[in-house]
Amino acid sequence: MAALVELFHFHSSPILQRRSHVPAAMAGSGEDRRRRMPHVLTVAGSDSGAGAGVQADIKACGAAGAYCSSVVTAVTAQNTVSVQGVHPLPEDSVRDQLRSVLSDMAVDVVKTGMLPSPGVIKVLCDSLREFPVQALVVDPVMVSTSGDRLTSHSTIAGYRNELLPMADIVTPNLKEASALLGGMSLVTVADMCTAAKEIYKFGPRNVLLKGGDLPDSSDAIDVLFDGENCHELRGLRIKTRNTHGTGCTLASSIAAELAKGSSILQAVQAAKSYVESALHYSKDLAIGHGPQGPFDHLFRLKAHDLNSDRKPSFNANDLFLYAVTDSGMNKRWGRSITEAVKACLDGGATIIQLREKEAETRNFVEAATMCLEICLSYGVPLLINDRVDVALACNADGVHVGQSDMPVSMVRKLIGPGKIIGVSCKTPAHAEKAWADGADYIGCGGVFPTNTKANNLTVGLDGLKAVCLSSKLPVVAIGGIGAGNARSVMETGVPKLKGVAVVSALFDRECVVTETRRLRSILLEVAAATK
Ligand SMILES: Cc1ncc(COP(=O)(O)OP(=O)(O)O)c(N)n1
Ligand SMILES: Cc1ncsc1CCOP(=O)(O)O
Ligand SMILES: [Mg+2]
Repeated sequence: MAALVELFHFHSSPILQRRSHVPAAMAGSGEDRRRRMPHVLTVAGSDSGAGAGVQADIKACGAAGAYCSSVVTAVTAQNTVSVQGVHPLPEDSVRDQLRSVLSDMAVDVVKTGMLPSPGVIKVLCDSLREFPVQALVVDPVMVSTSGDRLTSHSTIAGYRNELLPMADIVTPNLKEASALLGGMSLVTVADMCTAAKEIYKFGPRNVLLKGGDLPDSSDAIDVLFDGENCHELRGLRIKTRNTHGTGCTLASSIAAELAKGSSILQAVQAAKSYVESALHYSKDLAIGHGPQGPFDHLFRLKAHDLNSDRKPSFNANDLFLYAVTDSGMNKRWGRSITEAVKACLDGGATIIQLREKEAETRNFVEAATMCLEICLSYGVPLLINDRVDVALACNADGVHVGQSDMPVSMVRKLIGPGKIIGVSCKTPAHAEKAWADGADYIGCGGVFPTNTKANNLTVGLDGLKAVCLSSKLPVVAIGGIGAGNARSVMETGVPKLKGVAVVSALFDRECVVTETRRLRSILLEVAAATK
């Protein structure tokens, strides 16, 4: 699986070695205790349409919680149709701007976009030698997303010989990679890995080759070569015309995450999931009449607005021991749903989900109403799997939905702001979207193989960790978890992981109370040891 990668692998650059890294927001000396913000400086061209270039960089960094200063290298006249003009600024002006910012403002990470001449590249490299920063992110802008060439051939040599050796990460798309490699043809993921390795030889510590334009692929596949491994990073291909500025945005978002203290891989994953969400939210946006529109970098402000009137009644610690019922198992062991629910409550379950795939609606509503009474008397929330109608009918505490069930935003509209919504997530992109849509928690799995849910992809402990590290919502792990392996799940110690959700290890057993108690005591032991 693409995510089977080492999470904390970060080859530091010579620039980085010259300045020790304290996450900017935490830095503060005895003399100056003012709050610092992670700071990215973008060195790029201005886009009059504001979908790409400096304008996109500032918005992307702002969305990631970083400050973004700007050195403008060129002024372009462009819109959603094409680039109508490029007016490079004099090298002296670029030098002056760089000096102004770098000499005063404690920049953490420099991100480059359009560098219109070898002279500007030289000015930048000299400035970086004079004012070292923690990391350099190079987006080798050579061709705009609309296909217009933005820089001369002679500049490519400047990238290869001067800038790339100083870069911590370079983020070419297929055309740019091909241009850097003298026209190499790139049509498969294997070609991309070969190209990334070749570009690595120019000196950058990491190469992220973006495969968005790869033919015949339903996924958006990027490859990250870190000098040792070529990681395939898969994302969703969002169908939209509003993709102008995705390259600038991705690179700026990576820079912002690095400025916040992330490793390269964490930064790339967070940036990819941010871009994916932004594209998704902006897919119907109508700005301009051309074939390629911009997207809304600040969509989270709206997502937040939509959910800001909510007073969630949900306590994330309730996810500690999450019991999920199964009608087939209850039938096999001759129990009613209510008996099963009462038994796991007696054993110490902290939240219950009724997952009754075969129940008829009338029976389901009736059973859910009785279970709700029981759960109320234990002070434990009761959620309904999939069935928003059943949750509404019995006034349950919430609903759990998966990626192919009703969308979270719709569920929220139906069940209102005070109810709990859980959503199944397998990737950081799912987790980002769950948060933006107004979910309360994430169920991540199957962590281990299970017979309880057919055709369910296993994400493993690595997949669980990746989701937890990127998630803003609390997470419960699910899938193949029981007394034998719950410890290994909770000992991952990842932030946001609040507990385990279990079906067969509780309900496909003779005594539900005993099994729930056994699991609970294991979870309590891990919690006590990691306090
Ligand atoms: C806590 C929790 N996490 C994940 C799931 C799976 O939900 P979904 O992907 O919708 O699959 P089904 O359960 O509907 O088969 C869950 N139920 N609970
Ligand atoms: C519902 C669900 N979602 C992901 S795995 C899974 C099944 C979990 O069941 P079990 O705990 O028996 O493995
Ligand atoms: Mg479902």
